[in-house]
Parts: sequence; C-alpha cells; structure tokens
Amino acid sequence: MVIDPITGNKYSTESRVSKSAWLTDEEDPVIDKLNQRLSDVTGLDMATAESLQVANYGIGGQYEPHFDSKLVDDPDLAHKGGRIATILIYMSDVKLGGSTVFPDIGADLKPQKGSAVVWYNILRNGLEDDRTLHAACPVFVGSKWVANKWVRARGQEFRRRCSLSPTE
Ligand SMILES: O=C(O)CCC(=O)C(=O)O
Ligand SMILES: [Fe+2]
Repeated sequence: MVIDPITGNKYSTESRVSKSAWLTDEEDPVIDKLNQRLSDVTGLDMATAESLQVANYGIGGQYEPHFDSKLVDDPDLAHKGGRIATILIYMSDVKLGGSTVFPDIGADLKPQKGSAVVWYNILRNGLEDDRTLHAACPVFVGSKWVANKWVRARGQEFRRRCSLSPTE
C-alpha cells in the first residue's frame, strides 16, 4: 500500500518492482564456476539449489517485506525441500537507496558491487526463522543489480546438522 503525500489517498502497488531472469546451470561455464564458489564459501550443496536469478531494480524499484522460505504452489517443495538459505550477490553499487533491510533485527545492508550476503531462512529444527523477514528498499538514484541463489534443504543433511531444540 502506498499513500499519496498530497491527497493522502491510499493505493496498492506491486509488491515487487524489478525485472528478473533465471540463468540455468547450463547457460554458461561461468555459472558452474559461481556454483562451485558458492558451495566453497557456504559449505552447502548447490546440486538441488534453484537456478540463479538475476534482478534489476530501476529508480523506484523495490521489494516489500517478505520471507524467501514462504513458497506457495511450489512443485519442487516435496523433493527439494524448502529454501534453507539465501545467497544474495550485489552486482552493482547503488548511488542512493536500494538497501536490503531486515526490520526485525535492525540490519541495513547497502549494496556494494562484488559483495554478497548469506542467511538461513530455516532453523536447524526445520521451522522457518521469523527474523529473516526482509525487503529491498526503493532505489532513489542509480540502478541496482543483484543475483539470488536459493539453496534447498535437500542435500544439506550432512552439511548442516539438524537440531531438536525448539529455538534453533
Ligand atoms: O534485492 C534485494 O535487496 C533483496 C531481494 C530479495 O529479497 C529477493 O529477491 O527475494
Ligand atoms: Fe527475498
């Protein structure tokens, strides 16, 4: 929902304003190299991960608060499991705006070309981690390019130990 600053009227807007494309593992050898590097730095298996999603936000581009793990009508859920982790790679700097924010933990990540952020969406006990609510703030000046890799739970059983604790 957006509020017009002059009239005060509310109107709805797209929850995500960006353009995106999926790059499959077969697309180019550089994707293979990237997958290997992501596996090396996270210790996670990329074989069951989703294809790389590249997104571009122009001025005003944004993504409202959401959980990456909340998948609806996902045909892969049964055999690949949920989105256990997100790897978000910044492919550009942004002159003004475009931060990734986690409101519940007070984190504000400013895009920096060549950097990446990794987080687990699902706790070791299998429950979704509510602290992972996040959003992409509007781009005010410049253009924001990111690549997303969503790692699935299946395949990580011996890489990330599970837990019986109700809180972790
Ligand atoms: O672009 C960002 O900063 C966040 C993107 C995101 O949360 C998503 O694509 O799921
Ligand atoms: Fe997200």
